[in-house]
Amino acid sequence: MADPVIIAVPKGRILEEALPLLARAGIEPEPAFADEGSRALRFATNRPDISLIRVRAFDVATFVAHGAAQLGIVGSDVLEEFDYSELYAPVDLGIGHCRISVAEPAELAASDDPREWSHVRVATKYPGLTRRHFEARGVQAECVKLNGAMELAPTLGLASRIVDLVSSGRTLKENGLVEVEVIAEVSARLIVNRAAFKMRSAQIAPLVEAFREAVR
Ligand SMILES: Nc1ncnc2c1ncn2[C@@H]1O[C@H](COP(=O)(O)OP(=O)(O)OP(=O)(O)O)[C@@H](O)[C@H]1O
Ligand SMILES: O=P(O)(O)OC[C@H]1O[C@H](OP(=O)(O)OP(=O)(O)O)[C@H](O)[C@@H]1O
Repeated sequence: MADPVIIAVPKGRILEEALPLLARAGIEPEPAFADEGSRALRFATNRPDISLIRVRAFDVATFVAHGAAQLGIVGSDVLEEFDYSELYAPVDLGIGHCRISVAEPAELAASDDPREWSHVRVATKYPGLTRRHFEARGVQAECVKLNGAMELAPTLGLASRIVDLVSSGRTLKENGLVEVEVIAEVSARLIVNRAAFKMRSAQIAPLVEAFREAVR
């Protein structure tokens, strides 16, 4: 039998929404997959030709770009940050909806006009995307890379602005910040390694189609 197709799925909030989607695509993981307490990282499914790995959101893109996994589920925020040419993102899965935005302290926003910035210092998990966004309108962005809790940066003097994901807006509000600009709407995508798609299309193309049907 051919090697199993490996699908990389992120831990955290997308995992929960991805489970019903996988089921609709005919993929039922072994029970430990949904249990974030489990220390296993690779999981079998009802399909002997498909296994799943559970990794961090940013690492989904890395595993698939390098061909270590053939398919993955990942937020479009991560795809925009890395801009990997090896990845093909054929299906918007309609889960993990949020937006990526610029935010700053409410007091600063009261007298601030983002259109007048020529230089900004930004704390973010997304330095690539942030720099490209500001460069496109002639603003130089100096980024401080953080892996979480960006909302602390303005009050502690690390950077006066942040670029982060916003959904309900509760995290910003509870930290005295307001959204001043939406950079992009975000949702999770099915990603495929381009070379694997070509070389193993008999295995991979029907899977892509199954995900397409699952979101319809
Ligand atoms: N508030 C949100 N609402 C909806 N989707 C979100 C939200 N926050 C994050 N996401 C989506 O979920 C993905 C993973 O986010 P999550 O916050 O679970 O990761 P994390 O726990 O910060 O990642 P890591 O594994 O690096 O610790 C993001 O890349 C994004 O696409
Ligand atoms: O607008 P809201 O609904 O408040 O959602 C936004 C928050 O959600 C995400 O964090 P998450 O809860 O995943 O925590 P983490 O990034 O610190 O792991 C994101 O990084 C924001 O902090």
